[in-house]
Amino acid sequence: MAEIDHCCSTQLIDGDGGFNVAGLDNFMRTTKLSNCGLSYAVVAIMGPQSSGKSTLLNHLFHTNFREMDAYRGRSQTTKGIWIAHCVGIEPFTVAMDLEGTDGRERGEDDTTFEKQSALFALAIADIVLINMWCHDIGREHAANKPLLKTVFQVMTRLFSPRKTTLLFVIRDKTKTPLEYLEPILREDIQKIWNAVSKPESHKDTPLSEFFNVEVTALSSFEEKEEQFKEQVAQLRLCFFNSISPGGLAGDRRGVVPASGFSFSAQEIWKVIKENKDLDLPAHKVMVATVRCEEIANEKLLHLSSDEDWLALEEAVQCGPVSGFGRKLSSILETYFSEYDVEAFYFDEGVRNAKRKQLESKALDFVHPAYLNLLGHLRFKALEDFKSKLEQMLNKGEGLAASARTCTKSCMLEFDQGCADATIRQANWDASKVKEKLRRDIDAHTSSVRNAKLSELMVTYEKQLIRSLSEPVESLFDAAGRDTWASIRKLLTLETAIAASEFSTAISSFELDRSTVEKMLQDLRDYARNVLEKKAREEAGKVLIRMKDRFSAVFSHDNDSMPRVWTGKEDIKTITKDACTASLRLLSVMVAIRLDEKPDKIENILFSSLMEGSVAVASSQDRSITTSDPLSSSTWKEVSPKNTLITPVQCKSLWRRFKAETEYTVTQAISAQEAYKRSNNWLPPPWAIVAMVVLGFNEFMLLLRNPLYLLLLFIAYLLSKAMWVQMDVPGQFQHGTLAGLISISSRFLPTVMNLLRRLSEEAQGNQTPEAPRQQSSLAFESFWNQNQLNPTSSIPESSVSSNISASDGGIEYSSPNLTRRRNTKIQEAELS
Ligand SMILES: Nc1nc2c(ncn2[C@@H]2O[C@H](COP(=O)(O)OP(=O)(O)OP(=O)(O)O)[C@@H](O)[C@H]2O)c(=O)[nH]1
Repeated sequence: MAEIDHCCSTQLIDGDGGFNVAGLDNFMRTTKLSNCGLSYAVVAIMGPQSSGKSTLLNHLFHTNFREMDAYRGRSQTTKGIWIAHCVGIEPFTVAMDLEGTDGRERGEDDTTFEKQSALFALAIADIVLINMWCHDIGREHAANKPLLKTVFQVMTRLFSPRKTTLLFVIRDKTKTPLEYLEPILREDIQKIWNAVSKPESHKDTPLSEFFNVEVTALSSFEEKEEQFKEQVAQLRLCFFNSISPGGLAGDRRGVVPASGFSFSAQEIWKVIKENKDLDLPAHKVMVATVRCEEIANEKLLHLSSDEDWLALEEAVQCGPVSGFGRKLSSILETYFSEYDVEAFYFDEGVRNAKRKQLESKALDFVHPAYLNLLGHLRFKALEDFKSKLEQMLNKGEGLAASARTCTKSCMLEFDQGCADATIRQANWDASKVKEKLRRDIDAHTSSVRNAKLSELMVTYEKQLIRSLSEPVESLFDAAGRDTWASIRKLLTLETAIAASEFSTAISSFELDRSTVEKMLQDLRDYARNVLEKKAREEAGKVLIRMKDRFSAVFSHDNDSMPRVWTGKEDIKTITKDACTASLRLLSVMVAIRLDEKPDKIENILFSSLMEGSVAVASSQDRSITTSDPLSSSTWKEVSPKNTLITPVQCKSLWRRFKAETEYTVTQAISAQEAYKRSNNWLPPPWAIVAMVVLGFNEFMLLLRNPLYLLLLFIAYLLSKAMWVQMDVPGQFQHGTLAGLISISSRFLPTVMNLLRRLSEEAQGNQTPEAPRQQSSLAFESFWNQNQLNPTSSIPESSVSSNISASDGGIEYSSPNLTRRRNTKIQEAELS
């Protein structure tokens, strides 16, 4: 178990070779040796056992190494190796007291520890005091000779000379002056050096290359204590500034910085114990490596718990931090500087390499905070871009120009933020984040642009629907030969208008030519689709349209007046015309003809179906020939895409059309026959012949009697007057029953009116009020007649038809009856 003298000295290595790590660490800590850098010196002393080594060190350095009690006999006092801080000497000096050589305690053959401790002292110490008795100088079998041999032999195992100062302290000096003793001693030393077997590389290397040899002599401590103390005090002065040039250890080499002393000593002892050669340069590098790494790790540890850093890291979690780069640089610089100070004395190569590692690790450690900050900057810049762009767009500025302006300002803002976040110690690259920001800005611009373009597109699509749908419907209503030409014209015109307006509207988007072309093409395609869709929709209503067309042609004359079936009309021709018109409408509706390709659909339809239409009038069906061109499901010249009604569907439609219009034709034929019957008021010829044969006698009687003839004439005149007055043919125009009712209601007023007029004419004394009264009566008669009409079974059209008044033939119609009645009164008054 290693001993620790808490007063002054510490056992570094015990007698069994155990290294007192804790003791050394405690020594380093309490004496603050670690802070000394290279400003420290190690002085070791070796020599025979009980030769006064400890006594000398204690007087020389004011240490407290254990000394032998002279009154108890000469025995081993110091076991192993001890160290102590030399009080009052600058620079910091460590005294190392080694176990004495030649000790009887270990026996003559056990020199292992002796060699190990000698090698350790040479590797660690800058100055080695070699304690020797004065009377041993020049003696062949002096006690110090084996010791020197050992020293010189192990020296070669250190690989390179350290220029250790060997200070020979001659104890118990005699009256012989030192001037005489020293050459003899040096000669002895040289002899020993020459005798020592050396490696090939140092065969001819002089002793001076390895050691500075100094000699001093002291009086006996026991016999001339005062002189001894004085001489020691003088010698003590040599240890002040010992490491400065010219000092005792001014030439020393391969010094390990103080902070690495503990580790270095441990490693050296370990190597020595393992009986390996000591490669001091490599050892120095190794110590530097370990120590620099330790220092760097210590700095990293302190950085991670640095209050300023923790505050900065916390702040950056929440948002951008102004002056981030400056603050972080300062924090890092503190620890890097500390490293530089502490690692300053270690091997430069190692130090720099470890410094780089420290920087790299420290930067890696703080980099997430930097990235976090960049993330905040990017987010902020993007949000600013969005709001600024929206504001500019709300002011009515163009998208492309606005996006450019906003991008520029936001990128500048981001760049400034990045510059503020940059630290001196690193060349961090924000370009990826900047690229991401740029991509985000572009994506947002693109999404806004797409939304705006979609809005515009929808607007113009609606405009196209508005401008195409109703006109196209109207054109299909009046379907004829020019329908598709008109539709094409309409499509071209409206598409051109929409495309032109759309081009103007999107000019502020600054789209490339191909995109604009594509959008315009989309708009054109949309217009075409609208038309095609409308055409399909209208094609679905083709049967209704055909029937309407048929009805329009069939029920109206050339002046578009409703047709009255009087029997003079050629129903067959009219039916054919109506069917032709309907078929033409069908031929228009069967295909989309937006590409102006001629086709023969109309001819096919007419040649295949028109004979069938005539058959409607004649109520005859013709069988379909086997080479029927309408038995196909496609038109020859029309693609399926443009087909609205297939040939087969045409045939089916035509069949339904015929069936559904047949009733109309039949009705017309019936109406015509009824009209003929109602107008044929003469009795049948056989009745006339019978009347002539049977009434011949009465007829002759009438002819012979002029009075009967006169009465007959008067009756004829009255009948004729009544016929004209009551407009008998007109009343029967709407059917027999209606005619009879109308005539019966008008008969009595007409007779009364006629009789009154005749009597007035006979009297010949008309009053001035007479014309007015006549007009009034005539109007009342007319009014009474018209009041009956709305309740009669006469169709609505007849209500609005012209009505001849008895007093002047002025036209009236029931919707404006009241107004016209007033007009009538005024006109009658005027007349
Ligand atoms: N003759 C003589 N004796 C001395 C001198 N200095 C010390 N001594 C005596 O030598 C004895 C041993 O002294 P230490 O200082 O313990 O010797 P040491 O070499 O440290 O002994 P170890 O540590 O056991 O090797 C003591 O009794 C001292 O009084 C000296 O200068 N001359």
